[in-house]
Parts: sequence; structure tokens; C-alpha cells
Amino acid sequence: MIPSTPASSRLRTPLFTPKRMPSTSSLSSTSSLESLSRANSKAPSTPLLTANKKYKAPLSTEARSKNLKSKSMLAPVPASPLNLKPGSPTKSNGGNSSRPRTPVTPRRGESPSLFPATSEWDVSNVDPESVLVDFQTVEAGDVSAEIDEAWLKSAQKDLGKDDKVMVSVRIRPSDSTSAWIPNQTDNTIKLDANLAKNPGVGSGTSSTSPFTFDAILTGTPNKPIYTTVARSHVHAAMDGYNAVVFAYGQTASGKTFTLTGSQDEPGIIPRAMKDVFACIKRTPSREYLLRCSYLEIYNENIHDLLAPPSSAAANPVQIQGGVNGDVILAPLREEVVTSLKGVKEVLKRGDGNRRTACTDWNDRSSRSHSVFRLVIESRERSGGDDDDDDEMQSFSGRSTTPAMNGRQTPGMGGRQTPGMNGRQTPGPGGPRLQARGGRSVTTSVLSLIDLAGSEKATSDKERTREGKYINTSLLTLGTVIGTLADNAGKKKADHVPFRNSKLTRMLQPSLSGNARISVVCTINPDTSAIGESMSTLLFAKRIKNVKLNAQKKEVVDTDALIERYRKEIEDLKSRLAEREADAPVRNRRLSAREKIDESKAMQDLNGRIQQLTKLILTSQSVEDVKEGDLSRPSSPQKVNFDMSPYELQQELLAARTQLESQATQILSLEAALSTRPLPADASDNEKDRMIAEQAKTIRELEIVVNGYEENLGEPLRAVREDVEKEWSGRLEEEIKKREAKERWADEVVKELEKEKRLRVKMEGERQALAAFVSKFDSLGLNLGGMAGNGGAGVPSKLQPPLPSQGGAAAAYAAKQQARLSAIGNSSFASYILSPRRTDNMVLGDLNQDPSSTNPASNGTGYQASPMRLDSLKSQPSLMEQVMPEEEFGSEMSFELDELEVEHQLLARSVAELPVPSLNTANRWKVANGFGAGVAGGKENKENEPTQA
Ligand SMILES: Nc1ncnc2c1ncn2[C@@H]1O[C@H](COP(=O)(O)OP(=O)(O)OP(=O)(O)O)[C@@H](O)[C@H]1O
Repeated sequence: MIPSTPASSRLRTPLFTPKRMPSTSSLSSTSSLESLSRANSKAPSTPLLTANKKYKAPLSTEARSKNLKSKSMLAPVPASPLNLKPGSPTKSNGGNSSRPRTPVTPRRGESPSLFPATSEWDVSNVDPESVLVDFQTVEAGDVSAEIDEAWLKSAQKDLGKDDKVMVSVRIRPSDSTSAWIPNQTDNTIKLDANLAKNPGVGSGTSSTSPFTFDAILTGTPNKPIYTTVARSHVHAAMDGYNAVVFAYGQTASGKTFTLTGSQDEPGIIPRAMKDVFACIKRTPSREYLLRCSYLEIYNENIHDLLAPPSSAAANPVQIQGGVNGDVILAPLREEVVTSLKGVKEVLKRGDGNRRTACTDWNDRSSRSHSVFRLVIESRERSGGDDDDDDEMQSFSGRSTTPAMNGRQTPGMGGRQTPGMNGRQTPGPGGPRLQARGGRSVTTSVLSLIDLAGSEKATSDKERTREGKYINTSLLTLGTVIGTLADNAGKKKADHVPFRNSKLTRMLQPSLSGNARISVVCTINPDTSAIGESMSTLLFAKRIKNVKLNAQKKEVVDTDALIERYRKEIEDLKSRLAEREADAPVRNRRLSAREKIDESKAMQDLNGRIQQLTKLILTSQSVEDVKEGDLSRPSSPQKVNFDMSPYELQQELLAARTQLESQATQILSLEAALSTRPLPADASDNEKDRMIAEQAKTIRELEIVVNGYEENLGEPLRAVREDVEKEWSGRLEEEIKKREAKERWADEVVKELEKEKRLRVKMEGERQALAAFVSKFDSLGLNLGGMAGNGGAGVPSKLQPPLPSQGGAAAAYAAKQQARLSAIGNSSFASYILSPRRTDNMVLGDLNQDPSSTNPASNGTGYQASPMRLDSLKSQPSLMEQVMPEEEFGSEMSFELDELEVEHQLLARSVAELPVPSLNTANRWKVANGFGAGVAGGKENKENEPTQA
């Protein structure tokens, strides 16, 4: 699309000459490669015009003189001032305001004859069989003289074997000091250390470590570039492998110069075409069908550069998913070429359509990614035997020979893509050349790609918009390459975002591995471009790690094979029938040994028939797989409703074809099944053989299943390890907790035992005490009667109370009570001897009313000793009591101060006995707690020594 010129621009004097292709007339008269190169080369820039361009490094003297030379060879530019090419000022030089807007190279229109609505070479209009190229049809002038036998031999060895992308770096010549130090001996390149240190010049990177690639190339000549980076790939394509060569680098670094070249320095594309014809010339055994297409990706739209402008604009090329990961581009014109001249015309037409424009950095900057594709199909040359077959073939379709089940074998692409005008356009990779007479067809695609260069924002809005699309798609390419390299390095299968841009989507099959790839990374050596060059080198380093595994694509002539097998089966069957018919007569004459031999021969015949039947089925399956893997059942795919109606239609078509194919496969399997059962009279040998076969199949299946389990087991093992780790941690924790509890339980048990011992001891003491008390009670002394005081009055030291019957027990209880209260009420001792538990032997008994009518009283008002003893005895044993939870101090003593009690008792038993010692008396008083008044310290004081 030609951008409309803004009103402001229209007012200005048109001071520029659009950089466009020379007119057709100026080129059509020549057929030499030089004229092609000239046509494809960009208009050379004069030093004057490029002097103040950013990144537009002055070219070497050699390059400049060559450019000037090529300029002089182009169509003469009139001296009119209107036609003078203006300089492209830098932004600082006024930028947009002073520079007239440079339109994109006009698409078509200027030379309508270049863009015919239809072409006689359009593949849909020609019979492939009539446009084959072989060693006889190639003209001598079309071949490159550079291929010699020695090179061919060495190239053959490596074709398709390299599983890595070939990465080369080309440094554009420059008059200014180069920031990079190349070493062509060890193929390394590194940043000049002085520049890296200088932050004003460098890109901010301090890395001076060298990058190593497959080749480091310098200088202007394109021949060594082609020989090093592209020739082996072109030959691989001729040998049946897909091959891709592309140039990557910042704007104005020399990508187009490398791919297309100039008149004096033809680039990779023209040289590759010469090599293609040279290869054909050197291969007399094969015949070729060559067809080319040319497209560009501009602002994320794909334009067919060979299609008529009107239809191309109305029908942008769509990318569709093909079978086996292929992509189908439709509608895309493919033109058959039979000579170098034909290729040149196609290229010329396509180049005329390419969008280039003058930018701040490049007079003729590619504003799009351009892809030139050559589909190469070849097969063994016919010896003439199958010429009759040729007549049976329709030029646009496949063999009409019905296959075994009467089915029509689908084409390799599995479907025919309707073209723009309803014509049938095969997708790329869909062979037009038919495998026939047992001769298989090899198909490959050679893609030569000139990427647009990454660039910074320019002063022109349109250029900036284009730049954004360019940078975004290059960024996606970088991401895709990065992920592929990562996947290859770490053996991962991360999602690769091929669909994020048209470029990566189109390159998907190749980048996924099914192509030999060579990348030329072009760099501008200027110090001002260190950052961009560094990023180009990093891209180059990443793509080096992408793994490839290019496979030859071969289509065998299954129909011919099947026909041959069928004939042989018929022949064998008739021989078998003959033998069986005269078997009864013959068998009579045969010896036993001959009969065995005869039976063996029959078995062999049967075996061969079965083998051939199997082969027929296998050939058909192979064909199905090769022709689009349609026979293999696949899980239903999700329908992407974002697809255009056209794409959906294609999907529908593909699905229908797949259904048909599956139906066919069912038929084949049924046929196979019907041949399986053994005949009733099958010999033991035959049965053994079949059993052995089945056993083998089972073994194979077991191997597959084991392998599957191992693979599947891997993630499970990882999960199990994680779980084990987690649970072993928990288990340890639990064990620790349990041990702590056990320790605690041990301690509790020990404490309980201690407690038990204590209780036993206490019980012993209690019983001893009871015995002691009963002993004193049995003396019959009136300990509680206070006889010495006349039976009344308060006891004093001078008149201590006389011992009374049961008094010892009371005295003891009182003493214990006093002791325990000192220890604390909550103690075990207070619990044992608390009033609650000794209701009938309270201390207050000593002061009990003598007139008490208590039947237990002995008339003195005090409980009889036996009663108290009984009461004491009626106390539950300590051993039977509930264990108190508190821990009792070990310092608790229940020992009875027997001596003292005895002493007191003796003192009381005789009224006039000498007064007990002061200390003893005091202790006794306190211990016996003579009522509130008696116990009070005051009253005690009154009764103390003064009274004495
Ligand atoms: N190796 C070289 N020897 C001589 N001249 C060169 C070389 N490489 C590039 N040039 C010149 O430098 C200029 C820019 O090169 P070219 O157009 O190939 O860059 P590009 O990378 O394709 O830029 P863009 O991405 O903008 O299209 C052209 O005039 C070209 O002739």
C-alpha cells in the first residue's frame, strides 16, 4: 500500500527521487546474473549524501568505488534538480521538517506488465511433467562454475548431518575505527578492551570476552560469504533437506547486501540459484520441478510479492497449520522456473514490490522481512518404460490408479488449498511431481530470508510505526530462539511462542528442527553501534544452541509397489492352486522324504503370499502416514474461533479428509484381520511360527510398556521422594515427642513409687502411734481429768493437767496439728490429720463438757479410750486413700517425740510432781492448744516464770 503523502509534504518541493527498482525495460533486455544483481541492488549512496547519517559508517574505499561503479551502471538519472536525491538529514539536522517525506517504494503500478493477473508459469496453470528440468535442459550459462567435484564430494558427506544452526558473523567494512576485534583463525570476535572501558563510547557493557562462531567474515566480496555460509545448505536442499539461510542484524549493517548483493557483488540469492542449476546439470540421474514464491511480512501482514497488486491487497496471505507441523501459506502464488532467467524475472518482480524507504540510517532500508522460497522436487529420471503411465496422470492431480481398496490416495498435503480465484493452489510442500513407476519423489524447500533490521525510533511517524512492528517481530524471534535453545540445553519442552508473530509462525517448522539453518549476523563495527552489535552477537550465541534434526522428505510410489506385490501374489496363488490340484496323484509317487519337502514348499508359498499381503497393507499405511499422518487417529483438536472463516473452512476440509482416511484405514485393518486366522489345515510349523511371532510382538510391547512405565515413573518417583521427605520430618518430630512423654511418664512413675513408699512408711508410723497410744491408755491413768487442779481450773506450769485416760492421744493429735499447721494447710499431713477426718478425736475433747451425754462417754465427759482407738482404727488405711496429686515435701516428719510425751504424761500423772521444765511446758502448751485463751501468748506470759 502506498502511504498517502501528508498535505504539508505536498506543499513542499518534491526534492527527492524515490529509491525504486530500475524500470522493467532497462532490465528485461539482459539476462545475465549481473543485470539481475543490479536490479536487486539498492541504489548506492554517495558519500556526500550519507555523510551525516547515524550508523551510516563511511564505506571502505573499495566498497565505495564499487558502489559508485554500480551506480554508474544503473539507468542514468536525469540531471534535473527535481530528480536529485536529497541527503537524509539526521534528527539533529532539522529532522523531519527539513527532509521531504520519503515514501515507501511504490508497489507495482509503475510497470503494469510486471504484474500480470495470471502467469503462464503459475504452477496451477502448468503440467508439472512438461516443465521438468534435468541436466539436458540446463543452459551452460545458468550454472555456477564454482562447484567442483572435490567440493561436491566433501559437501555430500555432511549434508543434513549437522544438528546445529550454522552461525556466522559478518562485519561491514567501515572507515572509522572498528570497535570489534575479529579473529578469523579461531573464529572469534571480541570488543576492543579500550572501548569497553570507556563508558562514553561503549554500550555500558564491560564484557570483552570473545564470542566464538562458525565463521567470522569481513570485507566486501560476497563470494566467500556465499561459499562459507550458504553453499552447503543449498546443496542440502537439492539433496532433499529443507534449508534456511537468513541474515539478522541492526539496520544498515549489510543484510540486504549479503542476501541480494550488488551488480558487482551478487549476494547469496543469485549465487544460490546458479548453484541450483549447476547441481541439476551435474546430476543426470534425476529430474526436477522447481517452483518459487516470494513474500514479505510488512507490519504483521503477509503480502504475496508475485501476485497481482489488486488481488494481493484484497487477499493477504494466511498461515494455516498443516499436517506434521508444517505450515501452509495461502493464497500464495508459486511460479515454476526452468532457467536462471526465469528465476531472475521472478526475483525482479518481487523486489519491485518490496517496501524499502529512506530512514535516518539507511537510504534504502528494508521495511519488511522478505522470504524467497524455492520448492525443489525431484525423482529418478524415467527410463521411458513408464511413459504410458504419464498419460494416465492428470497434470494437476494424482494418479488415477485406484489403490487396493478402490480408495483414492490423498495428496501429500492431505488437501488442496483453494486459491484466490478458486484455482487449486497446493500448499508449500504439496508435491506436484508424482511418484510413478516405483520412482519416489523427494521434496525440499530452500528459504532465503532478508530480515528487516532492528532500529531506534526515527523522526518519521510512518517509519517509526514500521520500526515498531519490525522490532516486535525480531524480539519474538529472539524469544523463540531463546526458548528453543533453553529447551535443547536443559532437555525441556517449554512452550515456544511461535504464534506471537507471523515471522516465527512461518519459520516454525524450520526452527523446530526440520531444516538446516544458516544465520549470517551482520554488524556495524562503529563505536556508536556497540550496543546493537552486542545484542546481535548475543542473539547469534543463543541461536547456536538450537538443536536441529532435518529429515529428508520422500514420497514413495506406493501404487506401483502395491501393483507389483499384487501381481506376485496372484502368480503365487496360481502356482499353489496347481500344486494342490495334482497333489493326490503326485503324493502317491513321492517318498516320505519328498512328501516332507513338498509340504515345506507349499508352506513357503503360503508364507510368501501372506508376507506380500502384509507388505501391501504396510505400503498403504506408510503412504497414509507420509501423506499427512491422516491415518493415525488423533485426539480432537480444539477449534480456535478466532480463526478467519477461510481458516475454519480449511480446518473443516482437513477434518473431513482425516475422517475419510480413517474410514479407509478401518477397511485396511479389516482386510488385514481377514488374512490373520490360520487355515484349518495349517501345519504345526505354521502354528509355531505364528506363536513365535505373537510372542515377539508381546515382547516388543512389553519393552515399550516398560519404557513407558520407567518414563512415567520418573515424576512419580520425584513425588514419592518429596512425600517421604516431608513425612520423615514429621515422623522424627513424633518420635521426639513420644520420647519426651516417655521420660515424663517415667518420672511420674518414680514419683508415684516414692509417694507409695512414703505412704507405707506413714502407715507404719500411724500404726505404731496407735499401738503407743493404746499402750498408754491401757495404763488407765486419768490424763484428761486435771485431777491435780481439783478437776477444774486452767492448767498452769505449776499445776499442769493431770494425765487422763485418752489424754495421750489428744496430746499427740494436738502436737501433730500444731506441726502441720506450721507446714501448711494444703499439705498432705493436714489432709491426713485434718478435723474433717478426725471428727471423734478433736483436740477440743480435752475441754469437752463432762456432762456430755455421749453414750460413748465413760461418765467423766471424755471419750473412752477404746472408742477413740476404734475411731482411729476406723480411719481408712493410708494405703487405701486416694493419692493426692500434690507432691509432699520430703522434709515432712511424722516421727513422734515419744520421750517428750512420756515426760509430759509422767509429769501430769502425779499432781504434786515437780513442775516440768519451762521449755517443755511451753512446747506442751502450744502443742496442745489450750483453747483460744490458753493458747494466746499474753496469757501464757502471765503464767510463766512470774507465777513460778
Ligand atoms: N560488506 C559490505 N561491503 C560494502 N558495502 C556494504 C557492505 N555491507 C553493507 N554495505 C552497504 O551499506 C549500506 C547498507 O547496507 P544494507 O542495505 O545491506 O543494510 P541492511 O542491513 O539491509 O539495512 P536495513 O535493515 O535497513 O534494510 C548499503 O549501501 C550497502 O551497499
